[in-house]
Amino acid sequence: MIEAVRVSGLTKTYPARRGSAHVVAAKDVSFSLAEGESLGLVGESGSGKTTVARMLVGLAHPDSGTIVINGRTRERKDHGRSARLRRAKEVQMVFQDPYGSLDRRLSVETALRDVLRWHMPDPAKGTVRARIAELMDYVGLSEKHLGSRPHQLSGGQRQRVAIAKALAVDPAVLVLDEAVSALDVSVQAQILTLLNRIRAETGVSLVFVTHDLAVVGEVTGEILVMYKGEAVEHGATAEVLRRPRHPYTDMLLSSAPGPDWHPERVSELRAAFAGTR
Ligand SMILES: Nc1ncnc2c1ncn2[C@@H]1O[C@H](COP(=O)(O)OP(=O)(O)OP(=O)(O)O)[C@@H](O)[C@H]1O
Repeated sequence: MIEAVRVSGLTKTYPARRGSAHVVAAKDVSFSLAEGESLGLVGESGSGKTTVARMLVGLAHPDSGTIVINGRTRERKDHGRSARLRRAKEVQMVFQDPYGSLDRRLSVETALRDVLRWHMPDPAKGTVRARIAELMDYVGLSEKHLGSRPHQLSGGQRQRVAIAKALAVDPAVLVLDEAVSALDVSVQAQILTLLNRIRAETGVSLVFVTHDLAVVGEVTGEILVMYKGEAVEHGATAEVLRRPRHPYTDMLLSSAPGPDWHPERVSELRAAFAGTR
C-alpha cells in the first residue's frame, strides 16, 4: 500500500485577540492516508477541521508537526514557481463555495486552459484541448458547458467545474472542505458518486472535511473525529458509525438526523461528554 499522506503531531494555535483568548485550533493531530483511499475529518463547527485542511494545502502553517505528501516533507520555506507547481501537484482543495476557486469572468474552458497552461508551458499541439475534454468527461459535464461562466451554471455544475480544475494537475491528494454541504441532497448524491468514481479511476486520495456524518458514510473508508482541535476518535468509517467508542462521536451521531435519531439524547450525551474532559 503506497502512502499518500502522513501527518504527525500537527498543532496550530491562533494568538489571543482583543477580548478573546488564544485558540488551540489543532492539537497533536496525526493520521496517514494510502493512495486512492479517503478519510473523513468530522466534528462540529469550530472543532478544527478546516484548520487541518488548510495546513494540508499550505494555506496555514503548523506551529509544530510535519506533513509528508507523496514522500516529501512540506517545508515552510518552499516558495517560488517550482515549489508552487510541485505543491499544486501534491494537493488541491475544493471549497464549499465554488466561487472561492472560480473566477466569475472566465468561461469553464478558459479556467481549465489557464490551469493547464500554467503547468504545461509548452504543450504539444492538441494536448490542452484533449485534457480539457477528458476533464469535462470525468466530472460529467458536456462540451456545451465549455463556454459557460460560473453564474450560468447550477450549484452542482459549478462544483463539478471546481473539481475538474482541481484535478487538472493530477494531484496526489484532493481536500474537499464541506464541498457538498450547500447542495441539494440529490445533487449531493451525484457529486459523491462522481468522487468515488474519480478516486477509483485515478488513484487520487481524498480528505473529506464535513460536519455531515451521512456524507462521510458515503465516501470515506476512514474517519477522524475532531473535538476542540483534538482527534478524539479514528477508525474505519463503518465501524465508527456503527459502534462509536467516544462519547463525542456518539453525540454527533445522535444529533445527526437519521433512522436512530433521538434528539433527547443529545443534551444527555453532551453532559456525559463534558464529564470526560
Ligand atoms: N484565522 C483565524 N484566526 C483566529 N482564530 C481562528 C482562525 N481560523 C480558525 N480560528 C479558530 O480556530 C478554531 C477552529 O476553527 P476551524 O475553522 O478549523 O473549525 P471547523 O471545525 O472547520 O469549523 P467550521 O466548520 O465552522 O469551519 C475555531 O475556534 C476558530 O474560531
